[in-house]
Parts: sequence; structure tokens; C-alpha cells
Amino acid sequence: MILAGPPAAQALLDEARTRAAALPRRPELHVIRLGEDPASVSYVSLKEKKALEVGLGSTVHALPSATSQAELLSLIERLNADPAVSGLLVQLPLPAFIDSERVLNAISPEKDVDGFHPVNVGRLWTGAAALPPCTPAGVVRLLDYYGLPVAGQRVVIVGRSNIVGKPLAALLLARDATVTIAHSRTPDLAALTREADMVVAAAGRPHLITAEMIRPGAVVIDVGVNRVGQTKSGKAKLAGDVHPEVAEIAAALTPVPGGVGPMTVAHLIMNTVLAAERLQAGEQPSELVEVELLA
Ligand SMILES: Nc1nc(=O)c2c([nH]1)NC[C@@H]1CN(c3ccc(C(=O)N[C@@H](CCC(=O)O)C(=O)O)cc3)C=[N+]21
Repeated sequence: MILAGPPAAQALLDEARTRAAALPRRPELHVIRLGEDPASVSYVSLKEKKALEVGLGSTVHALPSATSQAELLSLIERLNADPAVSGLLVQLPLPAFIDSERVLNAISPEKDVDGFHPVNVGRLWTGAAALPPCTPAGVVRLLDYYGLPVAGQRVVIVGRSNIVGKPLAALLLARDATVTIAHSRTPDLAALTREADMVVAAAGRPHLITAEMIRPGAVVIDVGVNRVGQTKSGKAKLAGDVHPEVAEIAAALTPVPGGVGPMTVAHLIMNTVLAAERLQAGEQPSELVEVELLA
């Protein structure tokens, strides 16, 4: 089975649209982008397009790559304080002369729709209401959409990043999976992944996961978006972390592109609605506010 992202992403976007429409004021997403890196430009315009599609407001602050850290921090402070702003993110990567950690820590945790702020990371691991990071939360939504069980599954996540591997482990643990985080220094990775009911590839290495690493009938989720050259029309050519031959042996596999990527963007939109619901809670009957780990 091929786990196509777009229909699952559309279901999430439809839910975001309905919940946004029930709010007193339109949720507003603000994205700060520095410079003109083509990948960043294209991701940010995708985010804006999806926000507008479901009736959210969208503002992109496209700043010159030479913007100083002080200017960036003062813009963040202004947007933190602006009650009209529901969700705020700074597109990564930032230029090397900027301290990314300092910038991410400056975003109000209540508006941190990327879920990268240490307060949201802590909330995620303790099981409190959080804005979860979009890719991991999108993966869980994709599994739910296709009716694939999580509870009781032995899951091996290959990759220990702060934006995918580690937070996905927290979400799957909360859903009663037994989770192992493997990485580039794991000895005999293949022996470990062959034991798994589900393998999540999030290492950022093209075609790292091959067929002999997968137990027949396992579920394989490919989070890799590796840019490997260009198509004839000049578009970036993408390769996942999973070798295409895995489709022959797995029970289910996400394609790249068209798998996890669209779920990431859809969950960013959902997080913007979640943030707006909480920020506008004072203006609404309290039963509208849902304090759950995942929507
Ligand atoms: N502050 C911040 N937040 C992010 O969430 C963030 C970021 N910085 N920096 C870059 C990464 C990467 N990322 C992706 C989003 C969508 C797709 C996506 O939709 N991919 C499509 C293909 C898109 C294409 O063709 O390029 C797909 O897989 O089908 C992929 C990757 C978000 N990121």
C-alpha cells in the first residue's frame, strides 16, 4: 500500500478550516524568512498558499539576508505582542551569523507553530497540551488516516534530530508504541530495523534504508526530503531516505514527494488554528478550547 500524503493532508486542512471558521477572529499566520534561498522561498509560499486556502490570514516577512540579529529579534518581539498574530515561525536555515537557538527561543511559546521552543518541547515530553512539531504530528495523522495501528507496535526511528526523530518518539510513546531511536552511530542498524513493525526513516541520507533492512509486512515511513540534482525543467529532484525497492517488501510505504511533506504543511496550518483557539479562549465559551496533545 502506498500511503499518499495529499488526501490525508486535505482531511487535516478541512478540519482546520472548520475550526477556524468557528473562532471569533480569523487566525493569522506570520512567517519570517531571511534571504532568497530557493528551497525556503518555495516552502514558505506553499505554507502561505495552504493558509489562504483554508481561510486563514497569512503574512510573509521577507527580509534581506543581511538583516541583523537585533532587527530580527525586535520584529519577533513586536509580533509576540500583537494580539492579531496567532502563529509565528522563522523559516530555517538562518544565515550563519545569526544565533538560531536564540531566535527560536525568542518566539512566544503560545505562538510557536513550529513547536521548536524548549517550553513546547518540555510540554510534549511531559504530556501536557503542546503545539507539537509539524512533521512528527503529521506522521501520526497520516498513520491514523490510513488506519495503521500505533499502540503496541515496535517502532524504530532512524534519526535523532530535534525536529523529527526525538519529538516523533515522544508522540508515538504517548500512543503506546515501543520506540527505539537509532542513528548514524548505531551498530548493525539493519539487525535492529529488521525487528521493527514500523520503521521511520528521518536521517537525511538518500536511500539509506534498503529492502534487506525491512521485515516483510512492516510499515515504512519516509521523512527524507533530500535534494538530489534537478529535473529537466529545472525543479529540484527529491529523494527519500528509503530506497524505492522497499515498496516490494513493506506492507505500506510513504512516497517522496507526496508522502510526509504535505502532512507537515497541513499540520502547520492546524497548529495555527490550535494557537488561535487558545489565544482567543477568553473571548469564547470555554468548551471550545481543547487541551489535548494532538488535535
Ligand atoms: N521553521 C521551519 N519550519 C519548517 O517546518 C521547515 C523549515 N523551517 N525549514 C525547512 C523544513 C523542510 N520542510 C518541508 C515542508 C514541506 C515539504 C513538502 O511539502 N514537500 C513536498 C514536495 C515539495 C517540493 O517539491 O519541493 C513533498 O514531499 O511532497 C517538505 C519539507 C519544512 N521545514
